[in-house]
Amino acid sequence: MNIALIAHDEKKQEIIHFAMAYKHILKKHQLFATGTTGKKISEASGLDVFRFQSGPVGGDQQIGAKIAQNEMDMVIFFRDPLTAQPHEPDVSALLRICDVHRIPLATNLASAEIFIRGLERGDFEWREIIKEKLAKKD
Ligand SMILES: O=C(CO)COP(=O)(O)O
Repeated sequence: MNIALIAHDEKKQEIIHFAMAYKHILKKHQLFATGTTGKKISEASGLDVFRFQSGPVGGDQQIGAKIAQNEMDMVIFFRDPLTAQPHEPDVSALLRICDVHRIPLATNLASAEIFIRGLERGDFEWREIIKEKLAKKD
């Protein structure tokens, strides 16, 4: 599964701890992230993470494009709801495109924990079926 990991600055420590705690599960998947989040996660955990641009300069949009192309299976985005973001339109667009394509989206630690356990149990395997179906349509 292709999984996007993103965190606003105030949530970076939280996503690092999350990635380290669930490294044994995450390492079985292809990980993607916005620039700074990806750098910090891979430095702290040793996980292999493909890094897009930093969020404020286009990383959120790059991840959104992967979703539009049906190439992202899950988004874990630890948002900071208490700080204004200069790229708020990009953040909203990313959340919206997840809903458009019914991509599982966790926006805080509590829901991300449920996602990761579901991932381990195979609860998201339906994504593979959908991907195959859409690939055949093309
Ligand atoms: O701003 C972000 C998401 O909106 C995250 O970007 P960085 O991971 O580059 O800090």
